[in-house]
Amino acid sequence: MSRYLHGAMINCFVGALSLIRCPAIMSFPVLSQFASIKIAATENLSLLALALSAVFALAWYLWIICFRTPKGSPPGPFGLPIVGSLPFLDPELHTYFADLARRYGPVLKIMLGKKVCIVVSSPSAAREVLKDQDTTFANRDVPIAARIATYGGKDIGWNPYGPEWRMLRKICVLKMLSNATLDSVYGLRRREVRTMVKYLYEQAGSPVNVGEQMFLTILNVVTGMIWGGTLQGEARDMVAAEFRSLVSGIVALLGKPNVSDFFPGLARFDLQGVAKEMKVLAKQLDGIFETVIDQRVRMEEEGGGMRSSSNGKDFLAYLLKVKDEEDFNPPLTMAGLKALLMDMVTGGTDTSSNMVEFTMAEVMNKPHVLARVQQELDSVVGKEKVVEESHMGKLPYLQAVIKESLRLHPALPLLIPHCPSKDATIGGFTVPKGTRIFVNVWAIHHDPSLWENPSEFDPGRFLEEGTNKGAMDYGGKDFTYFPFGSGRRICAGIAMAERMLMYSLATLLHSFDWRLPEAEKMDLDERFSIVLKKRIPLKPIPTPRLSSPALYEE
Ligand code: HEM
Repeated sequence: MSRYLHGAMINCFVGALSLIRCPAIMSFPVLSQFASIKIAATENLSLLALALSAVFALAWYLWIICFRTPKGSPPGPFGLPIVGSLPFLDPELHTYFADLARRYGPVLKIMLGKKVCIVVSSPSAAREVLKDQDTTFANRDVPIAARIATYGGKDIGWNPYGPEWRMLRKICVLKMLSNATLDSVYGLRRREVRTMVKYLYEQAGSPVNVGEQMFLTILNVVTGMIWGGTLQGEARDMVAAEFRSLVSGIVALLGKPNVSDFFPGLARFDLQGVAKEMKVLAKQLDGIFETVIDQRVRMEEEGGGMRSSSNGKDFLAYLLKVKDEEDFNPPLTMAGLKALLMDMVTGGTDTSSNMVEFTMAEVMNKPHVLARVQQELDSVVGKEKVVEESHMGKLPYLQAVIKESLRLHPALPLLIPHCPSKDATIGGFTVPKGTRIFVNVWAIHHDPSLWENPSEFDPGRFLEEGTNKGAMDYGGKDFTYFPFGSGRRICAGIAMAERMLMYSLATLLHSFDWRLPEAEKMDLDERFSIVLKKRIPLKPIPTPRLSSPALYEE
């Protein structure tokens, strides 16, 4: 963004100068003499014009600051007239905002074009937004890209707080993401994780892309829950491959600052082409949903072998059954149905697979942590058996490892932007209706006044007895630690995420030893794009460590 605007301004300026020095004009002797005089005069005039514009802009700017800033507005960087702080934005928004908070305090205001944004970076301010005034701040400020991707903001994540959001969230939580449903589809998770283990066993001795493998595994689990056996064999593999690039593309566009969002008047020009790109991706994804839905409807009509899956196990069958039903108020429309599919597929896959990747990298980087995790797994599971989900309750150290990883690298470091439905206050400062609120959970998780050695990966801190850390969980009650958010808009998929993270990591670390290729150093840097990613994908080498090859065949 900043590069774009800088580039545009510099291009205009350089373009004007180069016109005066055009070689075609300079090649005529008379014209060139005339041009030289003209150049001097024009340059003087240009300088004068430039100086006058600067004085005018400064005066206008000072007038705005002195007379137009609402009383009680939070402090923050002044930025430039019209564009605000857009030219200075660092693409790593979470660390950039954390730096600003050190300068301006835990509630700061930043203007991005015409958009007023407030960044909240302390537990007490986060509590005001997510708990004390939860209902007021439960709306979303929907970027254009998200609106296109979610059938007009019809999904759970971007729907405004109201009856439709409540209905969609209830359907998902009850029918797909509840503990009871998750228990009933353990077989599916097991099958997908064992398939991944088998693949890794075949790759033993060569580098493997852990994030990619985890993405496919989680995607197969999620789509398996949604449309069960609707797609088989080759069709299933093709859809999985297509999905990864689609989801990555969609998430990247969602995280890209878009001029159209900051200057609504320019939206129709789509200057960065974000809307155009998103339309292409959304259309492709919609094509996949259409194919699966058609297939599912045909199966139902033919009364084929899939009937059994309508008994609550196949989410799509349930959704099609309740679509347009009068009992539902508001009714579930086809757009709402597809938007739900979209949420489940994009919301769960990238977040969870990135977290597995970060956790593996942090654990590999601390050999004593890896040794302790494996020791725990060996004593609970043993090297003669494979990990099962029933072991999870007996692995407190692994649980602490995952909590620590979510502290250091919260998957959505600024949550999904919240938005007040009416004028409100945070920390005593005025926050107008419609403001974009960034809750910087990353900054809170890295605050040295809340966490000792905050940059250090130290799972032991979550096991300390007699401290509040030992009791911390993912429920969002403690505003020093809330990687899944808090309040009404807290993540809808915590139970599923927790199961997938624990079971996958336990299996990966129990089944294999892991090392980096010779001469490679571990890189733990992050890259922001609404979802936090590893800057460099982790590609370690697995070495089997269980007692028998048969344990990799299941
Ligand atoms: C490690 C994995 C995950 C993490 C760290 C995570 C974190 C989050 C966070 C921070 C939010 C935003 C909360 C807010 O804005 O206040 C969120 C929202 C959401 N998440 Fe997750 N999530 C994960 C996995 C999942 C999974 C597996 C699913 C479902 C399959 C899911 C579904 C959703 C949905 C639907 C929302 C929107 C909730 C709403 O606006 O009402 N997430 N998640």
